[in-house]
Amino acid sequence: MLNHPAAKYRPFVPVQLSDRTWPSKTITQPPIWLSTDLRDGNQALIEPMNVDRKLRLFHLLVQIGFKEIEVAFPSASQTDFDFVRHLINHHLIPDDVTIQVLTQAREDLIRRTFESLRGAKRAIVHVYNATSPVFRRTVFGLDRAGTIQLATTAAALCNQLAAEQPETEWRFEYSPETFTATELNFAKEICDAVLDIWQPSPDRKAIINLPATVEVATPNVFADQVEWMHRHLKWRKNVVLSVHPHNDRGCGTAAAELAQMAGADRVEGCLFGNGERTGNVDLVTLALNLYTQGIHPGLNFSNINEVARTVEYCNQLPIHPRHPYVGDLVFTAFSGSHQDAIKKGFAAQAANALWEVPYLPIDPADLGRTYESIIRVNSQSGKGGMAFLLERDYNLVMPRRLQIEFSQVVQQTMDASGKEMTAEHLWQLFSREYLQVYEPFKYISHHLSEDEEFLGNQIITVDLQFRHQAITRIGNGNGPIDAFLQALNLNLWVHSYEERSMTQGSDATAVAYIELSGDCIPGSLYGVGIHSNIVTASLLAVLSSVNRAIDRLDATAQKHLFSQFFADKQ
Ligand SMILES: CC(=O)SCCNC(=O)CCNC(=O)[C@H](O)C(C)(C)COP(=O)(O)OP(=O)(O)OC[C@H]1O[C@@H](n2cnc3c(N)ncnc32)[C@H](O)[C@@H]1OP(=O)(O)O
Ligand SMILES: CC(C)C(=O)C(=O)O
Ligand SMILES: [Mg+2]
Repeated sequence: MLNHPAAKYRPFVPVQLSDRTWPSKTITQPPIWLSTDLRDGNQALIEPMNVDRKLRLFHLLVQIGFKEIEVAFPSASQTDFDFVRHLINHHLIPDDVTIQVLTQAREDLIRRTFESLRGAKRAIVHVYNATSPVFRRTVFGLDRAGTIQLATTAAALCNQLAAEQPETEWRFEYSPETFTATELNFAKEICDAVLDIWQPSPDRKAIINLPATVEVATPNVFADQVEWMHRHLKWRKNVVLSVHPHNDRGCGTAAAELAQMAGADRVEGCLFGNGERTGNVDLVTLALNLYTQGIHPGLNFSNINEVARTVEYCNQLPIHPRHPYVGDLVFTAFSGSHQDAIKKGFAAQAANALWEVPYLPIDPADLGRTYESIIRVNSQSGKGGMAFLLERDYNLVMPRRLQIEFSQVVQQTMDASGKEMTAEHLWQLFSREYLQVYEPFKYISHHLSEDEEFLGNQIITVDLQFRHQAITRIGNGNGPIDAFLQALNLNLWVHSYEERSMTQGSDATAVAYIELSGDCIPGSLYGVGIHSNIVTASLLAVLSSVNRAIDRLDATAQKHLFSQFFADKQ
């Protein structure tokens, strides 16, 4: 078994924290958000952003409502340095926004970082070094004491350089990079040592940021690690405890949420989860998850499509169509039972203050998304979906049994084509099936009069074409439909009848649905008529049903029916 790939890996070490409290906590308020799109997101791009693209993204982040934005790694490149200078020189940082920059714990880089911030009103300097055993051994060649020395030297230099630039209101952040792979007691030791140098106070708190630089365990383990730090950090009261999850195991969102339950006050991440490898935690998902719990995230995604298009432009990376909340397909249901439930949910929603539409965790309208794409019809769809589209786009509210009947027609068409059906396609199919059926009987005109012999009865005189040949029939019944059925004399009876108006006002259009049974109709069959005159709509509906029924008969049965039809009237 030694050749098996699994033999190359070690299980992650659980945290000894039997009295953990986070599992019974709930999130009741948003964290402090820090967008690192312009730093961690940027360093993960095939082509890092130029100043123009960075500016566009910065403005977007401000517009969304971020109050802390990591804008650059100024010592990394002239572009990043110039970008920070541009923001400061052109007074582009709103008064309520604090920019943050990242630097390694190296003297030259820290000096250059402070230089980039000259003249800033407020800034957070974020210093990091990796702390896990592999990094200590392999990257730095340092023992624990040496690693602490690296961090504290950098922390002291920050104090000194900040004092030299007193025009800026400074805050400091320290990250034990690779925290999740670091022994907890060592993570605490190095953070405490840095905080001892910074001496944070209640009105000048330091930020301790715990990164899942690489996500190496299940989110509950991360939560345990965060709770352990939350309970053991020496300066906890004067510390903003931040987390910085990455998404290597696909659990970045869960990790960030559990970490907040475990004591984290702040979350660093990127829009739509851009960032190194599988990305940083997705701040949009985190924020909108809060929305669905009745908590305002303090960020504005009321036009999420605009945010998505700008981010795609700046990052030059597409957003997946199934990405939570924003993906093109996430508010779309193709499958029949989902569509049915959504349709019913929408109908019930009107009277409801709380959002309770099945399969839609959030109201798309809250994100500036429309209801148009919610239901789309393909071979996985049922009657609910096509009924929803025809009602939404054509005001056609079908009786339930007609939905079932028509969905079989839709299904056959779809099985043959294998393609999605738009509302327009459905309408064309519906028209062909129910409205444009003029053979063998075509309606031309009718006249109604009262029956003087039988009070309340009506006499109908109806002009038709039978296979293009003009005929006139007269019938007598207790209403126009009954009279018309008598006139046709095909031994038909009405199974169900419904009429509705499709439009309002003086030019209103009515739709009549009639379900007929009879000698020539085994079971029952629908017919539909649309006309501004409701009687005409009903007669059209009768002929629609009759013609559809005749079309289903074989030639012998048709011949028999027609000879009977004409013989009776001879
Ligand atoms: C998890 C994260 O996202 S961390 C942020 C990572 N982001 C980036 O690296 C993007 C920007 N970085 C850069 O442009 C470059 O790395 C620079 C300009 C910062 C530094 O470049 P260079 O000086 O050429 O160093 P390089 O990138 O090769 O870094 C390796 C050196 O830095 C040291 N180093 C790495 N991280 C740190 C740290 N946090 N603190 C102190 N030293 C560090 C390494 O030990 C190594 O030292 P050595 O050359 O003595 O062996
Ligand atoms: C610099 C740190 C915070 C980082 O990006 C990481 O560890 O992922
Ligand atoms: Mg990172």
